[in-house]
Amino acid sequence: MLSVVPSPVVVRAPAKINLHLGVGDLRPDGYHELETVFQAVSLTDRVRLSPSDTRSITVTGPGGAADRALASVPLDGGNLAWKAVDAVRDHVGESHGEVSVDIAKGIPVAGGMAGGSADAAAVLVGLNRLWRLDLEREELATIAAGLGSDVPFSVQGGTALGTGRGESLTRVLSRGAFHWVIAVAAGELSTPEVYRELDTLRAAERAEPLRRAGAPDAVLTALAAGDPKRLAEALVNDLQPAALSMRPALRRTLRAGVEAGALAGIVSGSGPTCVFLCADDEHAVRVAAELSGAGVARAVRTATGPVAGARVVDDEKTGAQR
Ligand SMILES: C[C@](O)(CO)[C@H](O)COP(=O)(O)OP(=O)(O)OC[C@H]1O[C@@H](n2ccc(N)nc2=O)[C@H](O)[C@@H]1O
Ligand SMILES: Nc1ncnc2c1ncn2[C@@H]1O[C@H](COP(=O)(O)OP(=O)(O)OP(=O)(O)O)[C@@H](O)[C@H]1O
Repeated sequence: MLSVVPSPVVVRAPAKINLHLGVGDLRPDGYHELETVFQAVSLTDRVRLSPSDTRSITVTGPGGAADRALASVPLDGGNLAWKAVDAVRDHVGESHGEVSVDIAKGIPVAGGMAGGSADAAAVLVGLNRLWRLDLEREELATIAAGLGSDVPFSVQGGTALGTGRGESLTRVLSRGAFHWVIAVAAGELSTPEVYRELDTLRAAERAEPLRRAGAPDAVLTALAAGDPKRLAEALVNDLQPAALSMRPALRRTLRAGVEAGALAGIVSGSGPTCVFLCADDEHAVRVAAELSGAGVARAVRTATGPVAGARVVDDEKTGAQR
């Protein structure tokens, strides 16, 4: 019998878009009650987990060393991927040794697309394979929820309704593929600060009433029908006024996307990334080209959704013996 040499595991994990983000009141635990519809999209981070004597994290991305957001990502216990290694170890109650975590970022950092959550999800799924843990989906979801509100969805992917603080998921029927243009903004927005800004705006609401998202029925109907035009009309994000208040220039980005011909534009989650829904692939390419020329974003990408959650992609290719 061959000896078992643990080989590196590579996982891809997707970004998310909140198609509907209804934010309720602030709870005593500091979180807001949410009713949100998540869609996983084809912007992904690639996370490689290799057995190692000591823990280390590297982060690379398309912008290289010049990318300030990338340089701001912690490479120690502050990284959500590092916390995810600890969380798995705590859950199984035994040490399986250390790992090197190498993250190739395709998801904008602090952009409102759950980039850190994707990396944490990738670590959960990857260690489950690397350490042969056989953790069930429910166990992974429980560990994920302890790491962050978006992490369970990053594990699950697809399209889902999120309630509670966003961690409690129900799968949603979605037909066909939806086509997006993603406008990556320069700089970051802090998620807790955006939630706080929404509370501040709501406290002053009598002066200027804020629309509340209400129930997600229109989004759910559009998804079930696979109808991008109906989905465009139904997109709503309660955090958008807060993100726009903190970053007024995003209004120009949203306008530019619609002027470029998108069906609709919305701030993604807590921002500052803006996402634009298009009718099909060709339409998305045209809108992306025009939006690039408008000079309102640091980078413009196209993506489709829904896609799968965090998945092992090629541990076979390393050639190690099993
Ligand atoms: C904006 C969204 O991306 C929408 O999906 C999420 O709500 C944010 O999820 P996340 O980044 O995983 O956030 P967490 O790490 O769980 O929480 C960070 C902080 O965001 C705020 N927060 C987050 C989720 C929530 N339902 N209510 C909140 O008020 C809290 O101040 C919390 O301390
Ligand atoms: N693996 C990671 N990748 C990116 N950022 C990380 C990571 N670990 C910790 N961080 C830190 O977390 C903060 C939020 O980054 P992240 O990219 O997760 O934001 P986000 O996409 O806006 O999150 P969300 O949409 O879930 O609110 C940043 O300040 C970043 O430095």
